[in-house]
Amino acid sequence: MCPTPDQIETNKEDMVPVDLSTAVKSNGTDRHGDKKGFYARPSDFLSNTSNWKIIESTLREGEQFATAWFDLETKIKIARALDDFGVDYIELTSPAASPESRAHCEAICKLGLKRSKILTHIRCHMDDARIAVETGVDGVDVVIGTSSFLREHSHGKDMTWITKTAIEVIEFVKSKGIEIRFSSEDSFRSDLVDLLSIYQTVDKIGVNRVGVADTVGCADPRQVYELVRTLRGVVGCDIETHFHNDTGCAIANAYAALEAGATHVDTSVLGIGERNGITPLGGLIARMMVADPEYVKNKYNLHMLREVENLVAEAVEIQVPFNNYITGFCAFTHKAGIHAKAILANPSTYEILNPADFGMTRYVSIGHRLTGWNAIKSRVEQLNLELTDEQIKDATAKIKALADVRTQTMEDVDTILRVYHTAIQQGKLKVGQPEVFDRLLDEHHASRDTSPSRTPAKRQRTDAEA
Ligand SMILES: CC(=O)SCCNC(=O)CCNC(=O)[C@H](O)C(C)(C)COP(=O)(O)OP(=O)(O)OC[C@H]1O[C@@H](n2cnc3c(N)ncnc32)[C@H](O)[C@@H]1OP(=O)(O)O
Ligand SMILES: O=C(O)CCC(=O)C(=O)O
Ligand SMILES: [Zn+2]
Repeated sequence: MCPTPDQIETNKEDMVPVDLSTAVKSNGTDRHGDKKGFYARPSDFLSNTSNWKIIESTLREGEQFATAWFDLETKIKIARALDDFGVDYIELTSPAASPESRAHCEAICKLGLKRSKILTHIRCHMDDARIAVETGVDGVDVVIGTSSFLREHSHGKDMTWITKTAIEVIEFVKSKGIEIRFSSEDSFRSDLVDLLSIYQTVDKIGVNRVGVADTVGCADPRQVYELVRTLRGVVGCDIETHFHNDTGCAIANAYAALEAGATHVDTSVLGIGERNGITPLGGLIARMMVADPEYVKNKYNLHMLREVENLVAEAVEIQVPFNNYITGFCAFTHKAGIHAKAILANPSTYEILNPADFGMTRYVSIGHRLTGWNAIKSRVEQLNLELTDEQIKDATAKIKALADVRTQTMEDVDTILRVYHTAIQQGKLKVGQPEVFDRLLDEHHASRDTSPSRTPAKRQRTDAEA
């Protein structure tokens, strides 16, 4: 496992590369090990985890994120990037929201995107519907709250009014020859009989999809599974789902919905939306890659994910979180010696996703007190130094001792290894002479004025590309 120099990523400080060609091969064959069936559940006849669509709502739900403000140029960039990524639908803010919202909607419809259909999201109201169908969208997503909270405090309408107006709006939109979806906002706090009854009514008059929305993020995966499975037995149309992340279940709920027969999942890039947002696009992709990698890889341009996320992060002035699915800066960084050894032997040991599938890079962090000789050996090989295993273990003991004082940068580690190697070659050092090595290292630093104590670490990590 000795990478060529061109595999060393140069724009990340303190990183050591590991051989990706081996990683890809092993990941492709045994990533799930013996438990593949446990993840995919292909036998579940209701499950759509191998056949589902994304309704990407960064330009609708995402515009409801606290710091979001998109001008047309930014919306177009995001729409084009999502289209390149391959999302099935892009949902836009209601054209009834403001004159600019309407103009943006019309402009995005005229882009002629390659793959993504354009939807807009409106209230269950004829005025909104009339404006929406004039924008050139491929479909309209209609929503109205059905829980008692929203019936009483949001719009003040009862189920009879909701049903009557929904029918009117749906028939109007259908008459324009475009897609129509009807959704019940706050579905999980709505009366089940009310819900099933209105879904059945709108299904009978020919909606393309009904929508289930966990508007306040209260649902758990079991509740989602039960509601969607029940609904699957009541309607023949597609089932769209929308999950807020207030209690951390947004991805798991989307997955449970697909297992129960839902067909569409609403996402936004980085999960941005009202409050702390909805199912993140990248997180859903990560989850679904485990369920059916081929479906996901064939359908979506996964190498685009980081670009789309960076675009949106910049537009709404946030950082991509350190622990973001797939693209977080440490999503594929392995640190502890036990992990590092196994990862270097076969990345599937500690990775369920292959970074190469997303154009990402694997790193092994080596300059810390939790390191082990196997990780150090990989760096020795990358530096083309000839040391025996016994010598590498000896040098590793020194690195660990120094890392007990402070984390060692990649430069520090390389210096230690080079000084150790030269001393061995010149016969100035033997294994098990830590005091001699200390002196040689001090002499080296003194001659170059590069004592680690005088050279503060720029970053507190020492990773190697793996
Ligand atoms: C859970 C969700 O995220 S749903 C999507 C949320 N999206 C938006 O709100 C889009 C941006 N919103 C807006 O620009 C504005 O709220 C507008 C243009 C839609 C409406 O603005 P206004 O007429 O000034 O009303 P306001 O926002 O104060 O209140 C909402 C109105 O919609 C009504 N309403 C709320 N939800 C619905 C619904 N789903 N269907 C029909 N009417 C609804 C309310 O009764 C209220 O009307 P009223 O005060 O005239 O009785
Ligand atoms: O239209 C929908 O299904 C969802 C609307 C929404 O954003 C929500 O209920 O949180
Ligand atoms: Zn929402």
